[in-house]
Amino acid sequence: MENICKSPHPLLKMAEIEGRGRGLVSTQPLKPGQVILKDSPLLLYSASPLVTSNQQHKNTFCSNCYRVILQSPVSCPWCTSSFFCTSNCQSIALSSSHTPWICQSLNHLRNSLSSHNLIVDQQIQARFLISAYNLAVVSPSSFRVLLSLQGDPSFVSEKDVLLLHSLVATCPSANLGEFGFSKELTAALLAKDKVNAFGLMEPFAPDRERGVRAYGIYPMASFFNHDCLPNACRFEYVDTDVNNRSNTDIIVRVIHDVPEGREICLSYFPVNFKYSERQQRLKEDYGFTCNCDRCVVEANWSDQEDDAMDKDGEESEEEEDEEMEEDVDVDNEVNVNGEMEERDQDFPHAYFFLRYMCNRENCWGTLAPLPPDASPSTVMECNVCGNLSKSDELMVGAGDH
Ligand SMILES: C[S@@+](CC[C@H](N)C(=O)[O-])C[C@H]1O[C@@H](n2cnc3c(N)ncnc32)[C@H](O)[C@@H]1O
Repeated sequence: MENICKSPHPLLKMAEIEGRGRGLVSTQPLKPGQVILKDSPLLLYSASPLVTSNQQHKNTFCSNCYRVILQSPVSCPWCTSSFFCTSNCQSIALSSSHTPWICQSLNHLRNSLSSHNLIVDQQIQARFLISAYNLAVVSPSSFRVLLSLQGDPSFVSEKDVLLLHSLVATCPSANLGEFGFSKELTAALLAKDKVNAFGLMEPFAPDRERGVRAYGIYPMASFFNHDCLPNACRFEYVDTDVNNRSNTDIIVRVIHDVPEGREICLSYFPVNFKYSERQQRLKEDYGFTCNCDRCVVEANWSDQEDDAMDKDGEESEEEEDEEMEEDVDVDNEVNVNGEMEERDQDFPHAYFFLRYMCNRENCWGTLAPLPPDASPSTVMECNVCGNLSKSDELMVGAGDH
């Protein structure tokens, strides 16, 4: 790891990592649960299609902070599609994320969509483009940061670029400032969105699939590379008022002890995905083949072994019985800091699943200890369902099922 670029946060430094581009590396030893980053979005856009038959869905969230609106909404002065939770949110949005140009453009797209036949994903990409071109005008410095993020235009389908660019070109003309409006810029923006956007998820509910409420581009979190056994995970607190933090901020905490100089990685999707699904997702959505420790082990598994670890992260009973013995060994090899010793590397995920994967039904979140005080917390928090559990209770529970 060389070529340190700049420090995005005191606990992290950016480094060029062989085969991965830029990444974030710890500047000092990190404690389990330690907060290493709080990041606010450069740009946010709704994950709802432009045209939806579900009127309720359309009106439920504030178009500025994406909180669910519980009281009478404050309307947009110009359109009937955007609402705000307070007049303060309305006032912020009218000069940033819901300017007159955005409002007119989204209305124009809604009215012309029938002639373009866009699928839902393309409608959401159109929303992104409108927000990104607006950012170029309202905050050129933020737009420059967006342009500095990774994203190879050749990774986006030429057909999508042409379709979306021609669609945005029909929007009311805008003062696009120093960056202009071109097919090349549209392709570059779509590429940045593809590999850097984080989904701001709906709060967990056990009885329904968890949807994406909005997408955000986060200037610092965009530098975390992926690992299928991550050493950090991201928390969002959508619709909660914990410490008055912004509804759309993301917080990254380390899962276990991390020594100085170690790369910090997130998993770009739930850790229970099996090998073939992970590789396919990473290739198609992010353009790389993962060679992390877990993938190196699982690449040698037979199809049956891979299938045995099904999408739910649950193993067949037979497999589970065999592994209970191995789990005991693995557990014995964990050092006092909760780190795995070298010997575990041939089966690293068994320990990870036991200790750091939520065992609540249909959750599959990752657990990290609460932020440490003088010493590490023994309370683990799930980054999907928010469940809090004592770490030793969790070990018993996970081993039991
Ligand atoms: C969100 S960006 C991460 C930061 C990026 N490396 C950079 O230089 O700005 C995602 C991109 O990083 C690269 N990447 C992330 N994790 C990787 C990994 N484990 N192996 C190889 N490339 C990776 C891929 O190009 C991916 O599309």
